[in-house]
Amino acid sequence: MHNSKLQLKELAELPTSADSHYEDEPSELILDKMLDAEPQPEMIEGMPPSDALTPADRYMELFEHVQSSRIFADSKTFPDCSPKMDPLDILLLYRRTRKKDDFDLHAFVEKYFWLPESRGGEYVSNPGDTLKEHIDNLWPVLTREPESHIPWSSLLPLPQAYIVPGGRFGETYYWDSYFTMLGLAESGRNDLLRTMADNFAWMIETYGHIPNGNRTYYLSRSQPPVFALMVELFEEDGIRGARRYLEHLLKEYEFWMDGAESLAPNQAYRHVVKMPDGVLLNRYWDDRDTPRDESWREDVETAKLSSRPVNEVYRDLRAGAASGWDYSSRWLRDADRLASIRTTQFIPIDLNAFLYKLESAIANISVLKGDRETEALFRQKADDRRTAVNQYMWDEEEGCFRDYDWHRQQMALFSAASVVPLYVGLATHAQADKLADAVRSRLLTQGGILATEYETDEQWDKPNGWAPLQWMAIQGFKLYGNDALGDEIARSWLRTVNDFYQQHHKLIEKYHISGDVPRAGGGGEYPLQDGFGWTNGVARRLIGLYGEKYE
Ligand SMILES: OC[C@H]1O[C@H](O[C@H]2O[C@H](CO)[C@@H](O)[C@H](O)[C@H]2O)[C@H](O)[C@@H](O)[C@@H]1O
Repeated sequence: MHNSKLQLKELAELPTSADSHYEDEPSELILDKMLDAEPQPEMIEGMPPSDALTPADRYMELFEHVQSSRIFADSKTFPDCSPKMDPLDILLLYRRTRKKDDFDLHAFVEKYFWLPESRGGEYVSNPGDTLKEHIDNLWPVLTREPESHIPWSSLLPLPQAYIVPGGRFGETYYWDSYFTMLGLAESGRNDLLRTMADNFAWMIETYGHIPNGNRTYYLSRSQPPVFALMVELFEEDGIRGARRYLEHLLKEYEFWMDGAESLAPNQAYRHVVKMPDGVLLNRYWDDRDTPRDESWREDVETAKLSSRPVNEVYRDLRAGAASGWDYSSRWLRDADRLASIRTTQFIPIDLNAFLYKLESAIANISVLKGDRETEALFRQKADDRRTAVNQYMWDEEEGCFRDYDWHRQQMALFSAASVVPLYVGLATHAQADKLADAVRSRLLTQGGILATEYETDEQWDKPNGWAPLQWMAIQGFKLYGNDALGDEIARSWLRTVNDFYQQHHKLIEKYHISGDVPRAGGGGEYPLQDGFGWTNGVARRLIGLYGEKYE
């Protein structure tokens, strides 16, 4: 890791090209500063450490100029570019030259940055391959080995090999990885299961949590906490070794519960909300409240459509990205208006179910290690959370779990996230039976289960179906003895993925599953992506369980 010659605060104070003395030649003062500045300590109060600066932090008005000029169709392209020299020097060069009549922003960027490689995009599938062969052949294409880090790039180097989703997503993603690992295990790639889990453990040690992905601009948030499920997968798939991750699970738990001890009822801090009766539940959060680097233009435009303070809108957009459901009517006050987003005011059913799993896993592994005290403590935490989930998020009348809107003190929308309590074993059999009726009548289609029953322009809504939701529904219902529904979802989803594969010779990020024939999913803020890590992972696992005809 490196130190910028000048730190962020100092950089903000440098003159811009609007200062006339700096228009034509660099001031001696600045050059002296650049040359003489000693490496600074990693952290200035209130500032991120220099190696965690995001592209927006580093390039300041150059970043905003590039993002607002739309020189790249995808807002994620520029944040993923690597600088060819010290970012501070690039910024100074920009300030010197941008007012010149012949200044060409695109040419400037191409001169001083390497554009992100599109690795894997050139892969041509063999139309004769079965679905299973296609997925097995893709693992090497989607694998990234640890390699030397380009200085100042937004990519955070990881110590071991990992799988990326594909397309514009050329880095590891936290919750995607769990669903990808299901397929890797089925393909006999236990080596990757181990290296990926070790990478996440390393991130917990290094950053104190698992970031959304291994980019500096993802460090301020996490994603659905599924590390405990990864660890459990080790045991189920015979790799063993869950015990060695206990400290990491405990540290991840601290991240999610930070600040809980000092909250009064009806207060929230970061990820924790203390309910009126004093019980603790969790919400999604991001420590920053600026536009996301990778969706800067989109966020600025969304905030303009809201009458709320822009930093509140940015925070809620970022928290929505942390949820993995970016975006969905789940987080919106008006189901079809993204500007009405209120993610931080919702207590999500899936997040609390995943944290129940984390608490239970810590208790279970503590027993293995003979630590009865920790076991009892975390068993109690899991029990308390289950009681709170039932109190605030179980809708007896409609027979389903729902998010809870803690500002309005009422239940929110029903969605496929409702199956997560089954997947982690939090629900009762009676609840599972009722939920089966709700899922059958409100979410099930011929192609699998919909994300929600509300048709919007967002990607985590009807008409889209997503692989992780299918998997958790299939296994969740089967865990409660409802093989009929689990099998039906599994076969429907496999048919969706295979029919699309037979026609287009690829797997994709999400599918339109409302009609008779599966189509490419749509909606949201970026074009549909091919690849695709978790779709491959879930399909490969299901082929092992159901799919002789796809082998
Ligand atoms: O660039 C916009 C957003 O893209 C990511 O979200 C989507 O892709 C992820 C990778 O497959 C997936 O984990 C997530 O569920 C998708 O909605 C990213 O995670 C966001 O942080 C980012 O802002």
